[in-house]
Formats: sequence, C-alpha cells, structure tokens
Amino acid sequence: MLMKVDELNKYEKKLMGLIPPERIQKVDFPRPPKELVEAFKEFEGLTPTVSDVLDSLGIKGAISASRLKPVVKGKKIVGPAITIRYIPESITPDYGYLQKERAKLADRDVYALGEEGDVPVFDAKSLGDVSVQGGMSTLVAQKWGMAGNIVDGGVRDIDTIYKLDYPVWSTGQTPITGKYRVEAMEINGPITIADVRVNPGDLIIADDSGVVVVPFEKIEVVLEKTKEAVKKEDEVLKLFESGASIEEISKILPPSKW
Ligand SMILES: O=C([O-])CC(=O)C(=O)O
Ligand SMILES: [Mg+2]
Repeated sequence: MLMKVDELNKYEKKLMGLIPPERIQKVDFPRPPKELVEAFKEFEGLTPTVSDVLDSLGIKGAISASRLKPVVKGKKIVGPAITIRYIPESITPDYGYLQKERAKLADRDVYALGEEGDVPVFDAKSLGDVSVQGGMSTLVAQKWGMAGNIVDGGVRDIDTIYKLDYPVWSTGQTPITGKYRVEAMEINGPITIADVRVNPGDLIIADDSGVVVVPFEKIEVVLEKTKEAVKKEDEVLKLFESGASIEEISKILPPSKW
C-alpha cells in the first residue's frame, strides 16, 4: 500500500527515513478521547480490574508482568497504541558491520508519527532478546511525549532508562543490539505481543501487575464496567473494615466473586 506523500509531509521534520514509506500502514487513525484515557488513570489496582472486565466481556487482552516486565517499577500508563513489527535480518551482524550496511531499527520513526500520550508497542518476539530500544531511543520517545513503551523483545541501556525514569515493559534486557539483526517490516499495522493482538488506536494500560490491551471499539464499555467493579470493591472494603457481617457484605459482592 503506497502512502500518500502529503500525509507524511506533516511529519517530515521528525521522520528519520528509517523505514521505507510504503511500510507505514497508517498515519492517521482514530484514538480514544482524552477524557476516557484520563478516567482510567484514576483507578487503583488498574490492570487486574480491567483484566477481570475483559474476562467478563470475552476479550483476550491481559498479559502478565512476568512476561512483559516493567523495567522501572511503580509506573502506571494509559494511552493509545502505535505499533512497529520487526523480523530477523538474513545477514549476520559481522557482515552488516563490515559492509557498512544500514541498520534497520525504526523506533524513532514510530515516535515521529505518534501524538503526545501515545504508547509505542513493539512486536520483536521472533528475535529473542536482542535490543530494539536502547537509551537513545528512550530519550527520543520521552522528548516527543510518548507515555511509555511496551516491547515484546529486548531492550538495553537499562541504566539510561532508569535515569530518564521512562516507563518501559519488555520481555528481555540485554546488551546485544538489534542493529544488523532486525529489520522493521511495518509501522502502525496490526501486531501481536505475548499472543495478544494490538491494533493502532487500541488502549494500552500497564502497571506493575502487567499489561492490558483494550480493543478500540470496546474502550467505553470497559471504562463503565471498570467504574462499577471499582465501586463495588471499595464498598466491600469499607464494609469489611467497619466490621459489617458477611451477610451484609455478600449483598454487594458475594465472597465467591472476590
Ligand atoms: O541498538 C539498540 O538497541 C538501540 C540503542 O542502543 C539505543 O537506542 O540507544
Ligand atoms: Mg544505545
């Protein structure tokens, strides 16, 4: 699919030409309204509650923090996904270095197409633990207002990520670069991370319990149901603390459903 040149012109000051334009699947796509995004941020116990809501709606969207580990603990992010998909290079890194081939990481071009508050999501699982995002990449993501990165693949320069205090979840940490090992195949197409599908514009929610993907068209109903679930749990907690009987508590939420 050939991208319209004028659509990309808007981004020419930021785009670094890291990926051929025809591999950019989407430039503009619907994002959830800011009020919805902000409303999710208010809740405590965010990903577990949203995961329960997704279960109740028959949606597969939750990923454990043991698969996608937070690099910096204590972070909570909510924002629309922008995506990048990598596959392995067929040359060896030695050949790449010696022949002065160009590296095909395209992380900064995803950020260039992002809006403030977006969550770049990387599908680099076929590469194992080689890095597709290091310290330089993290600095650019932060400077351009990304909310945090989700990487099914490796990241490196962990000390820099700590110093920048930028939220990152990844399946691996490594010193080994993805340069000459990976090639960016697509920006803003559908991808999978830890067996969960992500489309650009889907809502990504992440905290210390893990990562949850809410499909774009379900964001509103998931928010409503999350509000209800949080309210019920708060009521139960208050009643329990005030010494209410199990019978009273059961009227709000039966113990079998805690
Ligand atoms: O090669 C990489 O993984 C990228 C890298 O180090 C950086 O962005 O600083
Ligand atoms: Mg680096």
